Parts: sequence; structure tokens; C-alpha cells
Amino acid sequence: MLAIDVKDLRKQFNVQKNREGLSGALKDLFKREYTEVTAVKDISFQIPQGEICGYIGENGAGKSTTIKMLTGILVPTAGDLRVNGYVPYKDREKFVAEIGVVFGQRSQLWWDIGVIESFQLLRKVYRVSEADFRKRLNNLIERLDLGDLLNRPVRKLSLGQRMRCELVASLLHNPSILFLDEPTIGLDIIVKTEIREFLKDLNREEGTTILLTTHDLQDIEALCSRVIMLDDGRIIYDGGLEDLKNRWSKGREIHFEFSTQTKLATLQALTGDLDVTWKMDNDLTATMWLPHAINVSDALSKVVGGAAIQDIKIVETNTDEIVREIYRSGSASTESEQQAALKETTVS
Ligand SMILES: Nc1ncnc2c1ncn2[C@@H]1O[C@H](COP(=O)(O)OP(=O)(O)OP(=O)(O)O)[C@@H](O)[C@H]1O
Repeated sequence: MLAIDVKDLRKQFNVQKNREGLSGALKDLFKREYTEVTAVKDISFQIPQGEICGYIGENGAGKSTTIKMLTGILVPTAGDLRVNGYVPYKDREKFVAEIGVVFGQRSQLWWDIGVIESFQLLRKVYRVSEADFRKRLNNLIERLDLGDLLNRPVRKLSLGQRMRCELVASLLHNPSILFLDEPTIGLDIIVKTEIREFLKDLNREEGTTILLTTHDLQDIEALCSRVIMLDDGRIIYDGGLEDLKNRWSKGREIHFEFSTQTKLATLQALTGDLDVTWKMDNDLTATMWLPHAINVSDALSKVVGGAAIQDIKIVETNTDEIVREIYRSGSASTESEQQAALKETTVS
């Protein structure tokens, strides 16, 4: 059985329009006007059990709306969805026992009571036996290093401490699917790394399926074998992150450090027959940009004979830049793929 199966899923909101000025406000009192916002536009995807899938997109792309439909909080306007075989908004009671949810911007813990008391309340909500609860809690406490925090009120916890508690709260009933909406937002790099490691172990040891939305692409790089990219409510990419990088990255940079002063003209002359671009940072350091079509070793061999190289560093295009570029263009198809598709439509 698939963990998540979504077909032509759509969500529209009716948003009330506010007319301008006093007369507008009076008119609104008697006759309200609405506009339709389509947050999710007929998307389809399937996630097998045990996968960690990243769900990314710019602000307002429709990520949270999708997660809310998948967790039964929102009812879709159209389309089919099944999570572990259940229709989330219909089979809510049975369904919630199988999923865990963490919304990074909202808490599921009670603010004024001790963390352990929140956990106890959740144990009752999910009807977990005391023995199972203790076993699972002890395991989670140890893995997330929460021992000292259990008796503190949630409002006294730091963001990183609270987020670790949120994760425990979402896993107390041993769900097979975990939905994480921005679980690392606002956290420092140490807590982010701890959370990523914890999620990786959870997935490996217990086979938990994870759907993760995030604006931090390092979460995706650290955790996800697959990424679904959303733009204005539509899926524009569904596949591996490496594949996306290979298709979109146009080239690499080689950073050179020289032991003697070197001139831009000298470097340009050395690589004159190659389609590379040079930039001098100062007299002793320069950067060469080369497209994928040119071998790094070919480019290096041209420079080695004519300049006193002290050190080099090869830098692949960074994922943030690639993804930013895709968001900007609104399509994950490369320029050549778009041109080929355009040719095909013109011919047919
Ligand atoms: N309850 C609602 N009523 C009206 N419009 C909504 C509602 N919830 C979301 N929207 C709209 O739907 C669109 C998608 O919003 P959504 O929160 O799903 O995006 P997102 O990708 O999660 O964005 P972010 O990264 O900023 O959290 C936006 O245009 C948003 O204004």
C-alpha cells in the first residue's frame, strides 16, 4: 500500500474582498463580495512507504495547504487523496493514529504545563497504553536528549528545546507517517543537525515515511532522496535532487591561488581556445568559470604550465542558486527542454 496517493488534488478558498473607504465598508455590511484563490491546482503524486520526500516551493506556493489536506485539517475542493489507505478528512479518528504532524510555526504542546504532562495528555488522546508510552518515551528522551526538560513548562523552553519536544509529541503513538511543516525554522545549525540526524535514524530504523516542507535546502540535501517542487499551486518538478542539480547546474568554478602576482590577460591567453571566463579577485587569486562541456583536467592543464599555482578549489553550483533560478523561471524544465517542447507544439 502506498503511504500517500494524491490524484488531481485541488483546493480553492473563497476570500472576502474588502471594498475601500466608508461607503465600501457599508456596502460590505449588506453584500459581501468574494474572490476565489486556488492554492493547490490539480496536483498528483504518490509516495511509497518508507520514503523521505521534500516538498518545497516559494512562499504561497501551496505547501501548507497540501499538508493540511493530507492530515485531514482541510477538505479538498476536488480530487482524490489517500494516506495509508484512508481518506484523511473522512476517516479522521482511525487515521490520526497513523500519522504524526509537526508544524514548526505552531505548537501542539500546552504552554503552561510541564512537558511531561503534555505528553501524558497526548498519550490519552491517542489511547496509548502506559507501558508502551513509557517504553517509547524513554527511547525518544534518550535520542533527543530531553531528560532535563520534562518538568519545565513549555513556555520556558528555547525554540530548539521546544522543537525537540514537538517531535517527541508527534511520535508518542508510533505513527508510520510523519508530516513536518518547516521543522527547522529559526533553529541554529547545531539543533538543525541534531534534528536531521534524528529523522534519518527514525526513517532507517523504523521505516517511517516522512513528508517534509522546508525553505532550508540543506534539510532536503541531508534527508531527502526525492523532492517535489511546487510553484503557484502546481508541481513543476518531482524527482531526485541530484538529477535536478545535474540538469540545472550549468557549470563549475575553479578558485585559483597563485604564489606570484598573475595578470588577467595572462590567464585569458593561457585558456584562449576554451570557452571559460576569468575573474581576478586580487593579484594572487582568480576564479575560472567553466561550463560542464569542458573537462576540469583540460582546463587545469592549460593553466599549470603558465602560472605558479599554489592551491585550487573546485566549486559546483550551489543548490540554493539552482532552486532560486527554477523558482524565478517558474519551470524546472531546462531552457533546451522548453525550446524542444515549444518546437514539438509548433510542429503538431
Ligand atoms: N485559509 C485560507 N484562506 C484563504 N486563502 C488561503 C488560506 N490558506 C492559504 N491561502 C492562500 O493559499 C495560497 C497558498 O498558501 P500556503 O500557505 O499553502 O502556501 P505555502 O507554500 O505553505 O507558503 P509559506 O511557505 O509562506 O508557508 C496563498 O495564496 C495563501 O494566501
